[in-house]
Amino acid sequence: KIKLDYGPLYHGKRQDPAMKKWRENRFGQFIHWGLYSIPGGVWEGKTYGYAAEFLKASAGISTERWNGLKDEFNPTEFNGKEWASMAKAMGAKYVCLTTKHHEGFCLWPSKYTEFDIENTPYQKDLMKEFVDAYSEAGIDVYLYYSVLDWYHPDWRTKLKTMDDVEAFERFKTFTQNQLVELLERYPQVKGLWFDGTWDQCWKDNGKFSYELEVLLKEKRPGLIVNSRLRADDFGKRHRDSNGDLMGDFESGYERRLPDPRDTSVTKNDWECCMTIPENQWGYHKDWTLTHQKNTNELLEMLAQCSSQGGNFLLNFGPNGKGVFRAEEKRIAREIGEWMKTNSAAIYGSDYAGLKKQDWGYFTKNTKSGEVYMIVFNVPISYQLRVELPKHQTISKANMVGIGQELQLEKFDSNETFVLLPPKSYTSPFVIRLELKANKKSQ
Ligand SMILES: C[C@@H]1N[C@@H](c2nc3ccccc3[nH]2)[C@H](O)[C@@H]1O
Repeated sequence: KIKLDYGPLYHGKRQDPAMKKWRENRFGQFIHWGLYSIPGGVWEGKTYGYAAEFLKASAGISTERWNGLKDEFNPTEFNGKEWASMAKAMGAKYVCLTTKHHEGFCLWPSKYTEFDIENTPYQKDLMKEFVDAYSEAGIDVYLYYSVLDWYHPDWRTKLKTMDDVEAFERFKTFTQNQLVELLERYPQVKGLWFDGTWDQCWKDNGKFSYELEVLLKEKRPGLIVNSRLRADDFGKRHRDSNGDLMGDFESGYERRLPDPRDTSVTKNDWECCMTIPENQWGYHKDWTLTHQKNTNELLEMLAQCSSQGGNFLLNFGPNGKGVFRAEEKRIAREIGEWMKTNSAAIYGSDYAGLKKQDWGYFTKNTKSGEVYMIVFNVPISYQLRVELPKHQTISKANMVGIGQELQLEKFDSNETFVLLPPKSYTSPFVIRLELKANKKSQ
């Protein structure tokens, strides 16, 4: 092992109540909302297909012109309670809102910058309304914060000169001040989701990122931070120079999932953040430009994450007025419909320790010990293979919802077929397994 002064604060999975709740949540709503939500990927009549939150770069817009968008930010249709009830109906147990994205615009009234909501036509404390509404709906609130800041004069991608080093020292102080300010302003917040920490400037500041994690966790005991906050002594990110995870959960899965058969990911807590279009985090006016994931596609990702002991954070991008698009409202409703019947297989679930099969995913409820099969691909044979450890056998299999008991065919001491009634299955479904000790194996 390489000796590190600025590696992880601890090893293994946190078992405190705050982290256990994070783990039980399993399904969250990501919300990207900022100045980029106003133009929505269209500038001077031209549509830019790249991610809408990068429009400044993709359309070559001057900093002055872009920053002028703050004078148009007036989300008069924003209603925190409506947003929270849509998330509640979808079945999201936590939410993560962008407080400041790479553009540097702050959704909260910050003492440390003029580039914030206070200097827009919108005069209410939007973030307080947001945090209060979601908290009252019983949804845990997390805040996204981009270290990368295109607006701030002291931001440096890499530190080449002494001027750069001095500027970045000021930038580090600014960053720390803003983060402490967020925790003080919004005491309900459960955690911070860091982004924009891939540049050399941050890799050269592993010590600072370590001390920042310590400081923030002292300010807010139980605080949860993602792996993107940290760099170690040698500039390694997410995992230190010994391969150990830094931060409380691995958050490198951005618009991608691990291989469904990869059991190594179960060693740490982790989360996949996902867009509904191929690559749009902020609101984009034209979703027809790329593939839009449908509800069953998204449910399969949620099921896969749970089956491998990870969380699924699904992104929504409201427009500049604070309104979600019709496709997002429909998908939220459809996911919520499915969760009404099947959420027992998701909430409080974890890796079941069973061999992945082609028909779908196993999950295990950590409290009840019940094992679930979440089926997406019904085989032509209508036989769902289950391979159990020698000492276990299935005593019962029931469809969740309708409750129907399914026939079992045990044709090998550790293999069983769960037999599906031969009919058409047009929606993913869940089977609850009851397992018992296998006497024969004595
Ligand atoms: C969680 C996601 N991370 C941001 C992001 N910035 C990037 C810069 C370069 C390559 C990929 C990126 N993803 C996206 O804008 C979104 O906020």
